[in-house]
Amino acid sequence: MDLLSQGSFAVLGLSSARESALQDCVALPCRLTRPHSFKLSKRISQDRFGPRSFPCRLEHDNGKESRIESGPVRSQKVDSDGLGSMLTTQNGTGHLIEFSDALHTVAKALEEVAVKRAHAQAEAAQWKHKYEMELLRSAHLERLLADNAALDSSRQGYPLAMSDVETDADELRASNLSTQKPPNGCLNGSSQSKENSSNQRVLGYNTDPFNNLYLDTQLEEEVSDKASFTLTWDPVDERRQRQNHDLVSFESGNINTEVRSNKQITLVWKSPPRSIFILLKPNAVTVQQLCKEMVWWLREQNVANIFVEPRVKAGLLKESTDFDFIQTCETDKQLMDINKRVDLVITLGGDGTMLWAASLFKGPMPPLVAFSMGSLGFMTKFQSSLYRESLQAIMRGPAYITLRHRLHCQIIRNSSTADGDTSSEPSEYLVLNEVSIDRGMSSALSNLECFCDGHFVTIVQGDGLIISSPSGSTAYSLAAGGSVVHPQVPGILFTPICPHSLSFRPLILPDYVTLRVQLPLNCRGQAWASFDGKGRQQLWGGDALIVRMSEWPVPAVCEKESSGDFLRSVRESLHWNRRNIQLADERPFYPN
Ligand SMILES: NC(=O)c1ccc[n+]([C@@H]2O[C@H](COP(=O)([O-])OP(=O)(O)OC[C@H]3O[C@@H](n4cnc5c(N)ncnc54)[C@H](O)[C@@H]3O)[C@@H](O)[C@H]2O)c1
Ligand SMILES: Nc1ncnc2c1ncn2[C@@H]1O[C@H](COP(=O)(O)OP(=O)(O)OP(=O)(O)O)[C@@H](O)[C@H]1O
Repeated sequence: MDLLSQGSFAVLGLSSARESALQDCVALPCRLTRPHSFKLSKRISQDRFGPRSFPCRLEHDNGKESRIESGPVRSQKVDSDGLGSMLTTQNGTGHLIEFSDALHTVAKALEEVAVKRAHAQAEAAQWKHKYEMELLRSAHLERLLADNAALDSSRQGYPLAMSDVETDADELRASNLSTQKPPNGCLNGSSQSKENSSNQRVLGYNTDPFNNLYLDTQLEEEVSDKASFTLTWDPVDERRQRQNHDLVSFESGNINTEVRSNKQITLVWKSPPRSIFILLKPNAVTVQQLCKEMVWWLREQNVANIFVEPRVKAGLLKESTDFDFIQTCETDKQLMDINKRVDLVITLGGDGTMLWAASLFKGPMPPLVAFSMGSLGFMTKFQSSLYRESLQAIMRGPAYITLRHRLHCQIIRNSSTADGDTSSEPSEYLVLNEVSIDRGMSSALSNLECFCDGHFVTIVQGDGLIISSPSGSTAYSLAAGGSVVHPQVPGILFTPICPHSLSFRPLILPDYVTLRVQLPLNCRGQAWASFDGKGRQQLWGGDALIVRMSEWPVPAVCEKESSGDFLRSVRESLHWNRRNIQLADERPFYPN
């Protein structure tokens, strides 16, 4: 019977004209069947069946129903895909037991079917996803091949008219200058490649036909040697093939959610990444070893520019002068401009190294690949032993991206109360995890006045407060009792640290709000602000900290895809809900 494979039913009518008989017959199967498989509802059906007849109906969730049994002494086979059960009624109480047995069997069968179906559905979804990724990849490659073929033919026989060239140069200039506000559903990488090197053609990527010769000098300085890419949101509503990022529409008087915000974001390179910045956890020999290997391998892959930090370059050069092709950022100015020169960032270390990498990019940040060489590795999902395969796939694209939102934090000093010179300390930070305000060495209760978009929220009296991004929800905020939030959920977490109150629950606020935490002028204790666990600064009475969502997220490349990576980390790194599985019920079935 087809309806058995549908998984969920309600037994609606075990009826009798007599109320007492009805109670009996309803009570018995109710006790013996599994409550999560069946819902029993009392519904008195027609009198005509008499006291010993128990017709019942199995009803689909969708409202269709099917009669299993009717009449006083009859049996009927219920069969579905090899799963079956015999329902038999007899005179006396025996029929009730058999009926309950039968229901129990059906319940078990349904449960098995439901489990198998869920597995099959999950597997099918995975295959569909792989297929779609493959389609995307081959479409992209085809497009690139076609572009290259067109380019070849134009080079060979059809010299470009100057007007064509100028138009293209204008478009290029416009596209470079308009990268800060991308169109809905599609973010463009920050610039076009300046050089047209041979390796681009070897890998089959689109090359810039004009060698960017027509960019003006100023633009040339800004653009330098960057690869370009697009970020697209998978359309959720495939029927409409919408690529936009609108959340809500208002059509013919009805407000409806058009496209959900939590979508997979895909990175597609338009030209291959040519400049890679490798960041290493300090004081780790295995990390340095891997860095050396990786540098040579990247060179073999025709990566033109490899950057490391000055201390790493010094270490490599000490070992061999063969490493003199490696570049570094010697000055603060070069470091400030690093985003303009780097296509991809690689971190070798733990979560702290990823936080460190993010802290170096005080504006837009290129895609980041984090190899796990730390102890916890919540955000570092790539296995270092598989770096060749992983990097090859990422540099070829497409790859899924988690846009990890950062918080912009600004300290506003009350000059009249500042106790010490803070002018040399930065007043603005971009944090990937959180900003925390604690009571430092003071043993007095902290006293923090909090406002959200100018509205008073509360006064934190306790050890302090954590204002966290969704990515930071699994770090300090988690330790303080905050909720675990998927990194793509747009929000700001407001988590107190050891509040001296029974009712101070953590909050999650929308991403568009601006928070202000202020120290009262007459506060007793101290307050210290830390930014991703670093850059501690003391705050005095009247000082304020302003926190809002930054427009510069960290685009972290996913190992599989955003939710899969996150849930694996929650389970494997945090051991979330780890508990021995309860043994299955092995007792024989004894009805009362
Ligand atoms: N009580 C606490 O749990 C506590 C106290 C202070 C700082 N921290 C966290 O440490 C972070 C700094 O990290 P670090 O490596 O530079 O310092 P660290 O070396 O002290 O390591 C802190 C630990 O937190 C883990 N971690 C960092 N970010 C994470 C994230 N987003 N999700 C899950 N785990 C994460 C790291 O893997 C590491 O094991 C801070 O941003 C803060 O969130 C936590
Ligand atoms: N390139 C870097 N320069 C300076 N400090 C760094 C750098 N990379 C990492 N750190 C710092 O080194 C510390 C340890 O790094 P990391 O957290 O990556 O290693 P771990 O503690 O072994 O790994 P995990 O975070 O998985 O436990 C962190 O505090 C981090 O801020």
